[in-house]
Amino acid sequence: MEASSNGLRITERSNPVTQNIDTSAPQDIINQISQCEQEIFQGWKEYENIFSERILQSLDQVVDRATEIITNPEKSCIVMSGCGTSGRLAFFVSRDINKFLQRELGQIPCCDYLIAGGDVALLKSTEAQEDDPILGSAILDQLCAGKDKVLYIGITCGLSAAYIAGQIDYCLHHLDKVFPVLIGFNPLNQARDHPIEKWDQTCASVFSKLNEAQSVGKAAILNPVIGPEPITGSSRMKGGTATKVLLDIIFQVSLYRVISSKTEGAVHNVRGIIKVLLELYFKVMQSRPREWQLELADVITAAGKSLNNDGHIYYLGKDQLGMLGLIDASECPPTFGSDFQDVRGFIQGGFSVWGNHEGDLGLGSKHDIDIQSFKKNILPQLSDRDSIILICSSKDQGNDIDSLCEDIQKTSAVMVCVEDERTFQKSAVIDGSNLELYLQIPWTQFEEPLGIFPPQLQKQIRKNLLQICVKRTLNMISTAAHVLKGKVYQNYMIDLTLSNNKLFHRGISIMVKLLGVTEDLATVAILRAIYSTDHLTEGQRDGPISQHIASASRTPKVLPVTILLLSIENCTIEEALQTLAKYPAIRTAFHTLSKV
Ligand SMILES: O=P(O)(O)OC[C@@]1(O)O[C@H](CO)[C@@H](O)[C@@H]1O
Repeated sequence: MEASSNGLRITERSNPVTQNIDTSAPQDIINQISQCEQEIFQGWKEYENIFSERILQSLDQVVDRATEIITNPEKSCIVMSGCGTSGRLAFFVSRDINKFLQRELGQIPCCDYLIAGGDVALLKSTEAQEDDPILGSAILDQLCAGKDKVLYIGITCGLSAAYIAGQIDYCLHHLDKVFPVLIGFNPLNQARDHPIEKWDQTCASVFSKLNEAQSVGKAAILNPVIGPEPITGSSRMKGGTATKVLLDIIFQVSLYRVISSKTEGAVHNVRGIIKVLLELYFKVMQSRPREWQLELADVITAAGKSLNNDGHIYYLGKDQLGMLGLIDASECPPTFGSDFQDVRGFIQGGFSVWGNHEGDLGLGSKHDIDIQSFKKNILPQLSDRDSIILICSSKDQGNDIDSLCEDIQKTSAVMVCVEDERTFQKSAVIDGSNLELYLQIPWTQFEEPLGIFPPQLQKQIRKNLLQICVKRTLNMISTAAHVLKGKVYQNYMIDLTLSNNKLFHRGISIMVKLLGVTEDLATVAILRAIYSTDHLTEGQRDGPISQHIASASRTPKVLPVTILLLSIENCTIEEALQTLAKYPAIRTAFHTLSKV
């Protein structure tokens, strides 16, 4: 099933637009990433895109099911599930919709989330759990107990997570009460077909059965093709944004139907409404005011400097917007091999306002997420090597973050403010050498289509659009800062952590692509780097991938070491490590050595 022109699934391919992102200036990085993002709506090549008839039909169907459950929430639920960023967005959206239901409609919350690895994965990447379909299925079974009706939405951008395949398999055995939906961004014939340890099925085989269920109206597959990611395989970027667009629209239209049925009667043109919203999101994603670009380029320069000088990027925010900072930070260690402390997020109220299943995760001050913890443990040590990004809404005046501004300004850290409207001025931010970034959305341009929605929904749609803008801005900042640190070669992540089956294989294909070696040679070199040895034992060479992953997750710089092993003749592990100590940025090490 896993067929494609160059052997790689679209979500794992390199995007031609960003091929030189590693040598580009901040302004160009912004332009290239923005250009790639347009493919979320424009589509990619001849494949089905987000406006294609089948995708719109599937959206119609999911909206029907969601409306039904929101209208009759007793003994029913909508569960969104995913791994890594996909799971974090499932949590993010379910929390947001539950709040809306309680606040605006006085209804009981009916949305829930699942994330591979449990709540700790909301904060820290724990990708190995993505490989476990049996665990995925068992957890969904627990969640469905006692429910009469469930709308299950499984998200796997690459159609590649075994955890989601296990849950879809569970749904296929319980179609009497569960309506399964799959969200992903590859054509179905590119679903991952690698063997899954201790299971007799693959993602491809399960999703193909789901397709059969879809053909008789018992399931839906939402898989518009959105093209390769700006940083190859980094599905937190376009994949994450497209996931949020689809989930937002499903809920916006369902809520519109629920609210209208109480006031004006049934909504007839559901398809038309879906299209209006898609167009609106497209317009917002296209909007890149010149001022925003220039300011963002300055912020990226500052954030890149911080990372290059062993400083940090800290996101401080409140509520949903603040949570986007946490989500962005969480993906940096696996994507760029960075330390958890390099990019961190904090929110007002910390775990007490998070609303996650497990509450305070008790991970200690090194992983705390409360702004108070930032104040106590980080503020006293801030230096000019750090960048602080405040994520504020214009409504946020008078909060913890506001009062922190003055304190931060007394330090030499760079402070940036990401805001939705230029309605108030923060002199504390503007004074001195501090940078200031306003994320301003030109609302007036988008007001017209919003007029058809009831007021409380208009507010929600605006909030959702702002979230999308903040997400893409933060993704650009952290990605570009790591690019400036030399963590990307062409548009490949060359220091990613090989912490699950998909990423292990991604590591091999990056080596094949970059160095022109065979898959076998690449695999042996990767294993040598993983086990830190020049002579692999039989157990190491032939062990299961889960064993390699467990070791890789504990070993830093596996891919940089592999690159050196493959580029220098007879290079030993010791020599590779010494070279890396001399040239910490692998891009420099690689360039230097390839000239030798
Ligand atoms: O199952 P998906 O959504 O395809 O991929 C999920 C994942 O493996 O990929 C992302 C980064 O590449 C991470 O957020 C996450 O760990």
